[in-house]
Amino acid sequence: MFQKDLFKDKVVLVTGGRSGIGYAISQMMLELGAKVVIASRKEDLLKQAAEELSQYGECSYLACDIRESDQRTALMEKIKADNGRLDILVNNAGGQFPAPAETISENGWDAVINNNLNGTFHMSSLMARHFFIPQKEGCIINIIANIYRGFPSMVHTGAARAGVENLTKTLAVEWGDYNIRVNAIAPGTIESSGLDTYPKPVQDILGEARAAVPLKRFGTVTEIANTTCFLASPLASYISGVSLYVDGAQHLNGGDPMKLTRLMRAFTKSR
Ligand SMILES: CCCCCCCCC/C=C/C(=O)SCCNC(=O)CCNC(=O)[C@H](O)C(C)(C)COP(=O)(O)OP(=O)(O)OC[C@H]1O[C@@H](n2cnc3c(N)ncnc32)[C@H](O)[C@@H]1OP(=O)(O)O
Ligand SMILES: NC(=O)C1=CN([C@@H]2O[C@H](COP(=O)(O)OP(=O)(O)OC[C@H]3O[C@@H](n4cnc5c(N)ncnc54)[C@H](OP(=O)(O)O)[C@@H]3O)[C@@H](O)[C@H]2O)C=CC1
Repeated sequence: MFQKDLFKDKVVLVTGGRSGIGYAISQMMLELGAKVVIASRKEDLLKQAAEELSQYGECSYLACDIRESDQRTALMEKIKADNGRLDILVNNAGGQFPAPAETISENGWDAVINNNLNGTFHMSSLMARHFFIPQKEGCIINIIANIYRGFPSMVHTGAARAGVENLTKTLAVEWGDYNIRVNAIAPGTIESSGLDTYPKPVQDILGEARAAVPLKRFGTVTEIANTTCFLASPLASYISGVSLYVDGAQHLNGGDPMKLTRLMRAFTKSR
């Protein structure tokens, strides 16, 4: 769909690039000529993904928990040593667990906020200071979620992603001085490896949830990769500070938002 050498010679970091949405983004960027670095916690799976992705282009990896300062720094240093620059950062790593708000422990809250909000900000700040600001050019894309009507059954991630949506706007304004564009993508429910990590109550309502999306289906990882490549490309050269919902209009009408919370309450009691 895109011009074949759209990202020729561009260096791209995709956090969480070993699976699901991040893998699809990495593959598409590689196919369009980019050099891609993927990073996530599970080194074996990361290495395997980098080896597979290498069939599409130059892909390297480093194990990194985005919540850990020393690991983020090691990743920045590797990119500097290997490539001397970074052009595009895709903050895709993230995750959470469904739980009614009243059951979430302090540690559970902190783990999700650290992952999705703090990890995203610190990674962006580090890469901006070392690459984008001195280069006077850069592009950041934050993968968030559909938080339009809150996020019943996942209050922690709703709050974290709302934080990222807002920091996307602030950084787009502040870092406009350095010619850095900052945007977010809010995927609806996407058929990906991520969905397999959810417990039975989620699996039980997936059919109903799919039918409730105005476009009557969930999204695909390719659709999120397409949007990422569009926003990272010169086609979007005047777009900054936006959150683009890629969700088949699910944020406007996606069925009963409390259904999962009620099922999770019953599920938690029954265990
Ligand atoms: C419309 C309908 C469509 C259905 C809905 C579909 C939703 C679609 C939208 C989103 C889809 C996706 O994001 S798909 C991507 C999903 N993929 C993932 O989420 C995978 C990554 N997730 C994670 O790594 C974890 O969830 C995360 C918590 C962030 C990682 O944290 P850690 O490894 O640090 O976690 P731990 O050390 O194990 O635990 C830290 C604390 O969190 C608590 N905790 C961890 N998991 C818990 C759990 N399942 N239930 C309760 N509490 C939990 C622990 O008990 C600890 O608290 P104490 O016990 O008090 O110490
Ligand atoms: N699928 C969906 O419906 C939706 C997904 N999203 C978001 O999109 C992103 C990708 O999700 P998806 O591909 O579906 O799910 P996956 O679970 O397949 O992807 C999550 C990725 O993030 C990595 N990761 C998680 N925590 C960390 C961390 N602390 N440090 C580094 N890497 C981390 C994981 O690798 P590892 O385990 O090796 O660390 C994994 O590669 C996530 O942020 C997700 O929340 C948003 C809305 C909907």
